[in-house]
Amino acid sequence: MAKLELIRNFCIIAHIDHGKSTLADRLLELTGTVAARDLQEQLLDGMDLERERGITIKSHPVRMHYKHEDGNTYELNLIDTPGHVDFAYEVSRSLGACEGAILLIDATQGVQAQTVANVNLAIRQNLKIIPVINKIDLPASNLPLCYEQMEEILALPREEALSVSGKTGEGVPELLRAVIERIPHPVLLDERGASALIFDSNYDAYRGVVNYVRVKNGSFKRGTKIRLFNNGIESEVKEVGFFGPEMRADEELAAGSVGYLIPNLKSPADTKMGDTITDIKDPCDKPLPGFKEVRPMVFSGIYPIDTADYEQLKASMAKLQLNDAAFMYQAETSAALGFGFRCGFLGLLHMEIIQERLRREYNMDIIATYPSVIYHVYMKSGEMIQVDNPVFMPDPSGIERIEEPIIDCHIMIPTEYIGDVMNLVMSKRGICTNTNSIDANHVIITARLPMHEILIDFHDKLKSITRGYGSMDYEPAGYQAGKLVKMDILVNGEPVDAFSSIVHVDMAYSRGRQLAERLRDVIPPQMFTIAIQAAVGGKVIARESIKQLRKNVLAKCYGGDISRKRKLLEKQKEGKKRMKLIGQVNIPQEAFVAVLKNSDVN
Ligand SMILES: Nc1nc2c(ncn2[C@@H]2O[C@H](COP(=O)(O)OP(=O)(O)OP(=O)(O)O)[C@@H](O)[C@H]2O)c(=O)[nH]1
Repeated sequence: MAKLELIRNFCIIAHIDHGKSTLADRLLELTGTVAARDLQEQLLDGMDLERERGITIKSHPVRMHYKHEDGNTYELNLIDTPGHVDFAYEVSRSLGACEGAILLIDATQGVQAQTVANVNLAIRQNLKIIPVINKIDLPASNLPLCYEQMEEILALPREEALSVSGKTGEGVPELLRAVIERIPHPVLLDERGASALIFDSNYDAYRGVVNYVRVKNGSFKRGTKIRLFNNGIESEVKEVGFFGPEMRADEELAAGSVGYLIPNLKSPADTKMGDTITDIKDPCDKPLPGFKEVRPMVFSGIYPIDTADYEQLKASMAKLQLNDAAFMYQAETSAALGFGFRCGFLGLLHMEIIQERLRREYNMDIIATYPSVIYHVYMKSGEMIQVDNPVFMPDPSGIERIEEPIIDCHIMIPTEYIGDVMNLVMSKRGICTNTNSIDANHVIITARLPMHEILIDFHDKLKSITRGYGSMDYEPAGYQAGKLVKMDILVNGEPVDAFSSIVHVDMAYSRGRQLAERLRDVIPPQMFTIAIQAAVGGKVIARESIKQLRKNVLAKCYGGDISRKRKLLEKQKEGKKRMKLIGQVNIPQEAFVAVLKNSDVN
């Protein structure tokens, strides 16, 4: 049999928590890729952050070898993908490297919002879908409901469904067989010339830029002279190989395969996800169909706590961006925070993850500002200004109108929660445009909401209202005018630009009061009394004050234990380092986070 016929490239797609990583573990075990004793739980979730949160953030390719009943050994390239709405772009990129997809549905939850979104992505890429009902070991599993939803919502025939338990391994051998039998093997392109699609990249401290590629035509070896289509940069291949699951160098990476390629590039910025790599000696004429450019929707400033870390933060961001195409950054300055970066993210979870990664993987001590969407500000002069940072909101006297981004949100919930969810949507300035029953007990509510309103806690609220059974997905739906104003926060009479936000007029009072109260609680008493004020257009709408106090950390230290005293003083010094001196007031890092969290009113 030809080599290509012995290859299967596939991914696992599912709603969050439906068990992709657990199933991937079973596949690794069953194919002997990783011995059971070496198998840490959710092996492919390599980042600490992923293990801790129990979610997959990055796609992870891995190559397995499997001996089928027909006597042949197949090369299976599996790409594990994340499920959260913010990471849909990771999913679509991974799909471009595959011919098939295992679609997992949790037997106790049924079809959820992301299941639908992922199936649509897979269909658009012409992938063969194998529907798989997972977690059948659980007593609460409801197979008849899953079959019905599969047919009704996804239009997939129930006869095609397999049922498995990623936990016990039941049904997994049958699934491997189905992968071989149902997913088509890769085929060569009609076009001439070698081509490989970059579907992901990473920056390795020792080897530099590592591109994750799917070779479509031709082959790549060490020493192959290559060209990147996007920017024409030429380079030489330093190493090729595959993930088993750790990086293993190989002789060549041939058409049909998934693996990694290390080009001899200095800067992480030289490669771009979705780009095509070709062989200079055997060039292809045109690039492979790339990926839809992802555009960030949420913006926030990220600043080093210590200004001396600016250059290091910049270098860390460049590396992080290589690994995460949807993350954007550019330099900016803030009166309160100094030199830093304006960063763009796909959503709030994406933002949190990037901030955490900067802190943990790159050891950066950072402060992030209140997130914002991009506003279109139409001036009386006829000009339109895009504002992604409240600080740059022009003077209200020159503004004709402000438009904000709107999203169409699809919310899937058990019928009993319709009323509560509609109330939630209305409290966020949204309108429900449609309600569709999908079976006796479930509906999909379609709602139109300002993007800004779902930024902070909409998803959390939806989850708590529906006891975890609600799920949502959204897409941008253009812009709409709104009565929006800039709200400033003044600490000790000075506006702190990092706390500014753009709010709807009707919510300004409650939000201003809430912010002032929260800041009062997190900013420690200082040598003098401090006023905290919220103001709109120069008018103060809320005020709180922090009473003067001198914190004597040694007060509790009786006797003369000098080492204990020193420890306390050092601790206090550490505490100081984590503060930002604004005007004459030390504001702790927590204050910047506090203004973000649990905004009940907004
Ligand atoms: N009982 C049971 N639990 C399972 C099974 N598969 C996964 N789980 C559990 O379900 C939870 C989610 O599993 P993961 O494998 O992390 O899910 P995931 O789809 O990879 O999650 P994301 O990557 O964050 O989208 C974990 O607590 C697993 O232990 C199964 O077959 N049976």
